[in-house]
Amino acid sequence: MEDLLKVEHLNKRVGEFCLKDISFSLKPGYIMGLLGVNGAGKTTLIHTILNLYKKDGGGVYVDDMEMEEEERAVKDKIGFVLDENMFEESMSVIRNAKGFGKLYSKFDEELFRIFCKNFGIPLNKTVGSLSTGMKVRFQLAFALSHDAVLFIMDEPAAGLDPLFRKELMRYMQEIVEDGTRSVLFSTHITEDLEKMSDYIVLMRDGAVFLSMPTVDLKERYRIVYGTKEQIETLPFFRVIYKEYGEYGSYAFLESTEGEDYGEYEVKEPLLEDIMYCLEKGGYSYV
Ligand SMILES: Nc1ncnc2c1ncn2[C@@H]1O[C@H](COP(=O)(O)OP(=O)(O)OP(=O)(O)O)[C@@H](O)[C@H]1O
Repeated sequence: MEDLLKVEHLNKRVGEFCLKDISFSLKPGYIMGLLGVNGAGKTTLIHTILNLYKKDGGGVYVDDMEMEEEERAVKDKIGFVLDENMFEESMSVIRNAKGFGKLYSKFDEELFRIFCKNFGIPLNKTVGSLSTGMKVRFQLAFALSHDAVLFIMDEPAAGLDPLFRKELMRYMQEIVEDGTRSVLFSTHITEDLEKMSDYIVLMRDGAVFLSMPTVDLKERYRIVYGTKEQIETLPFFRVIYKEYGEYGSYAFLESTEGEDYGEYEVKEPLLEDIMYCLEKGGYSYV
């Protein structure tokens, strides 16, 4: 199966910040989550992939077409939801859709109207007067109305109420269901990634720290509980981070296949635990 999105050795400097040699790929039919603490570079990466920022080096390929070389054809295939509004704030929802729809070869106004009805978006309100969550809904309705195959979303769930957040997750699953389309989305809501993502790209300080299937990432680490004394005597485990508490202590470690943890209580970490412990542990031993 060919990659739908391929990012190769991407470099970009924005002020003092640099994206450093970013590479990863995504096949059709999958959801990829972009994770990283504040300032890790997720938005900068998304903007560079979308050619909103001109890259300094490397390549972005969608369906084997290079973004800068065939920008029009590549953008035709991408539906985006960004935390920054790219539309004309002073114009109504429907005028925006009609206007920006002209940039896409397969924009379907009827379909857009149907999504707006389903999402409760008033067609004649100006985009600037929509609430944060409504702007996300509007962008999603537009993204779904021009036959895109790659959906790129920057923290789409951030301003959504819990009901629509759940609906958004359902839409993401529907998007990838027939195996021809993919979603790349950034979020701080690790619970969503836990449920939804097939792959995780974990960014740190402008670089890709980890890129792997979500199940493998969770398999890679374990949390071992015990008393302080027990945790301190874990010589055979590859401990990345330890935390001692009044009511119990734990160690976060890289697991090895078939490891026997004896009488220790062990659990598979949540993505939230993985992020927290890697961050606190200084990303050592990996
Ligand atoms: N236009 C800009 N000029 C200068 N520095 C910038 C610019 N845009 C972003 N940066 C810097 O680049 C770094 C990465 O920011 P970015 O928004 O990509 O991170 P992020 O992972 O999306 O963070 P968050 O989770 O907070 O949204 C930050 O240190 C930010 O201050």
